[in-house]
Amino acid sequence: MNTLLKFCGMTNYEDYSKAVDSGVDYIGFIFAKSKRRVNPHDVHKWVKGKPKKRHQKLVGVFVNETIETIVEVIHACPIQVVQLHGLETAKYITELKSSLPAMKIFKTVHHKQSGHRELKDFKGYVDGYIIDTKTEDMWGGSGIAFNWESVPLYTAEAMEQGIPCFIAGGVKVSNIKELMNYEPAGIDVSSGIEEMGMKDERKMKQMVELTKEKYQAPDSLGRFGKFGGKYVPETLMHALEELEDAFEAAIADEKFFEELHREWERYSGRPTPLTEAGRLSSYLGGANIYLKREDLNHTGAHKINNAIAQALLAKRMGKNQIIAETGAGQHGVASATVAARFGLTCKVFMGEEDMKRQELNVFRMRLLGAEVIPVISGGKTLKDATNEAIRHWVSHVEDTFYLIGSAVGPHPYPKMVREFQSVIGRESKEQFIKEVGKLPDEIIACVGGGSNAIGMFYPFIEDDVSLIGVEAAGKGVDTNEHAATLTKGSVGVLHGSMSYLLQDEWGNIIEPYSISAGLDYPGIGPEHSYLRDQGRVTYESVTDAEALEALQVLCQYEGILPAIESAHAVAHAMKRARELGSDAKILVCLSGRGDKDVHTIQGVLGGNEYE
Ligand SMILES: O=C(O)c1ccccc1NCC(=O)[C@H](O)[C@H](O)COP(=O)(O)O
Repeated sequence: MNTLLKFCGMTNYEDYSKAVDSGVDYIGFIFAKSKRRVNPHDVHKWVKGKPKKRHQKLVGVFVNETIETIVEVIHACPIQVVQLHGLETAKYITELKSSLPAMKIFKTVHHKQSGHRELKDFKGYVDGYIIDTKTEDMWGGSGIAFNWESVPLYTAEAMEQGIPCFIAGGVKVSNIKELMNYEPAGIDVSSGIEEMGMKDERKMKQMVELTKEKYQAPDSLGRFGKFGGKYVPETLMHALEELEDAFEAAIADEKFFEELHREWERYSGRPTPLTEAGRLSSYLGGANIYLKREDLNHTGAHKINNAIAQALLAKRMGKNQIIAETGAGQHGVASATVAARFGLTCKVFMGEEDMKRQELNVFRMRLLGAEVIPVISGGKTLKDATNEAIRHWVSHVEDTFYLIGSAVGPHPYPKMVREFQSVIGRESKEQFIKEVGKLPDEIIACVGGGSNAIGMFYPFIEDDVSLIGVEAAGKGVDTNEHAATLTKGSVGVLHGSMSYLLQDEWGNIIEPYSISAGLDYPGIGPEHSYLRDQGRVTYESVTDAEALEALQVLCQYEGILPAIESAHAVAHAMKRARELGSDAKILVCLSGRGDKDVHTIQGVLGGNEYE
């Protein structure tokens, strides 16, 4: 589990700059009486000179200050969190919030016997706690530790309130591991990273290393262990390198993210809600199920998250033509949509078989101005559409951006799609902690290529949460008609990367089958293969029949019609809810809505049962 880390008391540009480079989560400046006190105009200059990293937050520390002074400081420098380190009350915080409504507030509580009870006074008023040592003459920064046996009590109360609690006071490189045995959500250090009054780069780095169990895949070659990589014709190597450079530059650029978030919010409707499936959970009589409602995105599925981001990247790279492959039509619709939104031309490659199954989506893409190109090779499904899209890209690489819709393909696509879809997991984490007060016990998502699943799982990868991907078992994994790549496949290369595949002994691809067009892909994103072999994620499979049953149950108990893809995740969640006790919480990624599938469902179930 990752521990949040805050470095406090930066007094000059060099120290602030070292803190930024260390990758620490929070960087603090003291605006109270102290040897570390700084002037907000200096802080403004330092931050302008060296922008913080995207995930970092700047904290201003105040002690019993007037609200007017805090407001003045906040207007003079870019602080995201106000830390109140004195005797401020809930009433004072309410007044402060009315002057600074968007500001996050951390309240320091100085440790004393039963100090954890004091946290209750601030419930609902603050966004985080610091527990620190108070000495006779110092409010903080004393370098003196309190008795850490009380840490679990503070942590439990803060967890209950759904916010982090940082432990401060006398933390050093030599004792931080001891503190971590008490499992604090966060740690705050000032003296412990100092050497002769200056912050020490080596100590900062050591602290970051000691608190972060870093998951660091892919490597610089785009490999997740032995999986991933770039198995492409020479003609595409340059295009992939150019794409990787553009992607890395974009994700380091706050402006790119500002625009992306604006589009996600104002065009697609993010954040999507977290819905407690109360009636479904009571019906099952076990764990509580929560649904992350990606079905409520514009165009009806998670695919738009990535499509918007890649289209913005295409524009940034000056490429005005996008191509895409599609199976269920969701990614094709998302690509056609963003092409219209950003004034790009769009060609969508789609297997003829899928075009029949998803007739309405084909019409919809054309309505949006895209050209839908039927693919008649192979099984005429997603694999063949992807082959054709790659072929087209090879001969139009100069002005064409290939907008891949899942976490598959050569590097950097799996990493890029993960980055853009991780908004699902990030939002879910925040919403879950806020609503439930803790992380879910299990998270379940369906896996075809694996983009909704990796987007949901990635932000939880270092947390103590079970992650379960659900593949399509079609008519059963012991028949020849399934798409259970991880359950039944073997390692090989497809569409530019190494992963598990459905293939025969000579390496020929076996045509997959699933009732859901979005899951019948013979490969899987390389990161899923890696996570399976590492044992970090468990992969299960669900048949067509089980998925259809779950779809009907969700319709009838929650009034939600899921995509057949997402119904696979719901089916497995229903199984697990019955197995787990009523204390357990399951989060399901409801990746898309089922309107596109009504025709297929009607074909299987007949039309009369529900009259
Ligand atoms: O650090 C200060 O000088 C200070 C002065 C007045 C109020 C708060 C102050 N520091 C607050 C912090 O967040 C420190 O990181 C925290 O007290 C831990 O300090 P240390 O024991 O030196 O690690």
